[in-house]
Amino acid sequence: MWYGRSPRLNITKPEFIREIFAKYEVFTKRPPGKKTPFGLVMREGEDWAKVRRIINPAYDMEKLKNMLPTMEKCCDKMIRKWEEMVATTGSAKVDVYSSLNALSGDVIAETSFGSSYEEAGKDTTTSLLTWAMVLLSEHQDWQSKAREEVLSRFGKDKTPDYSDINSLTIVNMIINETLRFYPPVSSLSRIIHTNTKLKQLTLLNGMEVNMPTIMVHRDQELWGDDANEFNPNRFSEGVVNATKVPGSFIPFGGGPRICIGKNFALIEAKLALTKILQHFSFELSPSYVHAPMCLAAMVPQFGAPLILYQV
Ligand code: HEM
Repeated sequence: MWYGRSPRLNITKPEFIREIFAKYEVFTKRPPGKKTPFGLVMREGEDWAKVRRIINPAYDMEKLKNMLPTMEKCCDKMIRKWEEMVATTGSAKVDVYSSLNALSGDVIAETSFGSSYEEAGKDTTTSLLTWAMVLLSEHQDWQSKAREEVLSRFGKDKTPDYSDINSLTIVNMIINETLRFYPPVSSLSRIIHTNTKLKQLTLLNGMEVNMPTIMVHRDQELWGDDANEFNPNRFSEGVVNATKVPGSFIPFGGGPRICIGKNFALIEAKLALTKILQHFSFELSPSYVHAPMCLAAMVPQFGAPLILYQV
């Protein structure tokens, strides 16, 4: 047994990461600290399995479909607020990070996912939507392509339904590339409680295994020479064909402890982005400072001031 601070090993090879995810009983999460909200995220063993079984049905597709109208209502509230700000002069400077944070909070509260263990869902979805808007501000060509897709399918006023949302291709590619480029959960950590083997490595009781998602997502050996560029095209043939090695795209983790809110988050993100593109074009404000910072999720330290224009 190690004493003091756990020795930490960084693992970035997808084949190792897949094994760690699969052996979730050997590679467990850290035991909850005093201030950790007591929820599914930090539970372990039988206790985790029991709670996950209980809450799994709440996240099935049929239930998510029923939540769509509530998500739409919350998005409309944000869009109306932005429209009021833009109304007088046709444009306005808005810190979209705080607006999107309020939106994600509303959605979780209104869809009754608001218990303490789902707090993680708020910060991560906010992070995804904020970086998507920042990246589309920096890559106006992709912003135009996404808006063309949305307007050609739904015009300016139709609210997309569940199958509409799933049929979007450009928007979907942009969401995936945003999750690759700025993974909201930028690294994952596990503790081992018994000497164990990980392929050819021998790991000792008490060691911490760290999986820096962001490094895996930017690895040129896995993603090609343009790994450090924003290029949604890499997802044009789906996630499986976007990389050379399976398991290189892990924004939601993997194995039995994969994010339970994945589909919930993706629906919310695609719906919100669609509505935003229907109503506004946007660019970075000169006051935007690029400073990604890891709190509960990766967020822009000084917010995301963008200039919004009416479409
Ligand atoms: C873009 C949005 C999101 C991202 C990137 C994300 C990412 C993740 C990741 C990486 C994990 C696994 C952590 C680990 O293995 O250590 C996780 C777990 C989890 N997520 Fe998410 N998440 C998102 C949205 C949500 C939402 C919307 C909810 C709830 C409504 C949610 C609830 C949870 C819960 C409860 C767990 C723990 C699951 C378990 O341990 O069995 N997440 N999430």
